[in-house]
Amino acid sequence: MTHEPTPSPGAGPAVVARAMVRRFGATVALDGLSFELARGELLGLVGPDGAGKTTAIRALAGLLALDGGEARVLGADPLSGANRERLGLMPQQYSLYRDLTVEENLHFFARLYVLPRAVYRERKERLLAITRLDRFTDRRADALSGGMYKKLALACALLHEPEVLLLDEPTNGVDPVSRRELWALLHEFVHGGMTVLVSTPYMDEAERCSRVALVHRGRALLDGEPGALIARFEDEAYEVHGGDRERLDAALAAHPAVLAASPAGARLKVVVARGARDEVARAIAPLGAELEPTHPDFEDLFLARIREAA
Ligand SMILES: Nc1ncnc2c1ncn2[C@@H]1O[C@H](COP(=O)(O)OP(=O)(O)OP(=O)(O)O)[C@@H](O)[C@H]1O
Repeated sequence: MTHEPTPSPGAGPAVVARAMVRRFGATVALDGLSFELARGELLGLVGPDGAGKTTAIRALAGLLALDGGEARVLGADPLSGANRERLGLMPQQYSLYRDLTVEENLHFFARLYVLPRAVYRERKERLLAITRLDRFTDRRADALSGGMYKKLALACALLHEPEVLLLDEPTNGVDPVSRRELWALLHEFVHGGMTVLVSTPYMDEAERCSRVALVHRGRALLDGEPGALIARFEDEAYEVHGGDRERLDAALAAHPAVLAASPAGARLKVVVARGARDEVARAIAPLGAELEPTHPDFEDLFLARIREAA
């Protein structure tokens, strides 16, 4: 009888997604998505609704089978269940018991994980403190704000101290202060050695990740450290000053060198193909508008890449 070699606990990447393919009828949710996470790394899967983020996370959590490619978590096929207790999952709709209090929910999950009483007590104290829910232990889950609810869900997903944590859009629908707190928590966990994969539809959150994979239509359009991706951005970003907004929108949408146009406060921000500034400036000058250079951000990068990919 032959045995597959057991991977040593510290060896190899924590998470591997290799050319993952998954279809739902005629819909291709994953179309060759690949990325990897080293141990102790925080990777953001950033992409719009329907990009395939949830499907990728579900495949890595062992909740659905792939039609092609490979998923590995801590060296094992997630479907095998081999590493289930080393994995934490916070799905988009995290099912807490809404009629139970904060403490009762934690207790429920502790029983699910069969945690010894003393271990549970110690972890509960710590998780309540870091999520700052310690003042609300008697509040029912359905009376928590959106941000507090997510933090309780996070605490429940962490009770068994997973080595790898998968979070599906944890900041969706959460106010900006709680969003910042959630990100700070994730960085703390990573600092403590945890591997974290987090999905988000918010482009501005890309900058909070140590690495991001930009997902669009089931594939990664870009993968790298956010600062480096922006630094390598070859197109040019401008603010548009003056002009009538409606006529400008039409002119910019029709111009082949304009890769993206999006509102930036009261103004428009455009991404222009490298070297095409003068050409675009000439096209909008008759409308009384001009271009002023600005710094590209992750949204510019993303919109430009989607346009190129199309
Ligand atoms: N169980 C399913 N049955 C049919 N289609 C599905 C199913 N799950 C996902 N899809 C489709 O697969 C595509 C990718 O969906 P997925 O939920 O992975 O995207 P997402 O990036 O997580 O976006 P969202 O934030 O909207 O969940 C979408 O077109 C979606 O409608």
